[in-house]
Amino acid sequence: MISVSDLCFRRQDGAEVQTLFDGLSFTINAHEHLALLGDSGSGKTTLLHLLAGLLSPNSGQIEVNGERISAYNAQQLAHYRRKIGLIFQHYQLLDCLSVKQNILFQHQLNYPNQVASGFDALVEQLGLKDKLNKLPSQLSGGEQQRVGIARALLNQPKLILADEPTGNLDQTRAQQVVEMLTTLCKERQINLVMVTHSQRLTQYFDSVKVLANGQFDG
Ligand SMILES: Nc1ncnc2c1ncn2[C@@H]1O[C@H](COP(=O)(O)OP(=O)(O)OP(=O)(O)O)[C@@H](O)[C@H]1O
Repeated sequence: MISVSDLCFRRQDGAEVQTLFDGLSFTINAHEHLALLGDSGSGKTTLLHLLAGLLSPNSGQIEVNGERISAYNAQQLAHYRRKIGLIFQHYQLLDCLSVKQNILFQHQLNYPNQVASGFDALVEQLGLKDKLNKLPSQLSGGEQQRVGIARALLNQPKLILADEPTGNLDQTRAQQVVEMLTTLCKERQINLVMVTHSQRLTQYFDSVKVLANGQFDG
């Protein structure tokens, strides 16, 4: 469960101060899947980064699964970030590593002495079994994003934050990827927050919020 109350966040760009959120409050229930929409520049990525502990609010509280991350110091935030899954529009795979190495990379960094349980089942479910020795450049966009999903899920997170994961895919591929992502997250009871510009993709989500002027519409 995610609970955000009275969130204020400003960006300082030189002498200019931009207020993105000024008293934003909302909750996302346990296991809920939320699609986050809004015009370009409305602050969707910024909000994901606040939930990921990559940015800190100026004031207000952010609580994720009982952890009040808005009060965390840098070390606590680094530890928190290990427990969430991040999925990006541009995949952010390492080109010099194979698909298998890419999927395992983050897990091995986080937990060097632990075997990554569930690897075989995950690659099977994501249809990546026969791609494991390929390089990312040898895969289609949809396949690369499935590698990104596998990498995020391998850490067994309770929360996945996905920033326009289908922004580079055609409509058919986008629907396939989101269907896979939402199915896997439901099976594993993972909270999912996904930024998208596509109204069509919201059908796969429990709820939809539209960000405008630092607040949710409606
Ligand atoms: N690193 C940064 N430094 C200064 N301003 C930034 C930075 N990142 C984002 N911004 C500004 O913050 C505002 C919100 O940006 P954000 O990326 O959160 O919007 P968004 O809704 O995700 O947009 P898009 O749909 O285009 O990706 C924008 O006005 C943007 O220019």
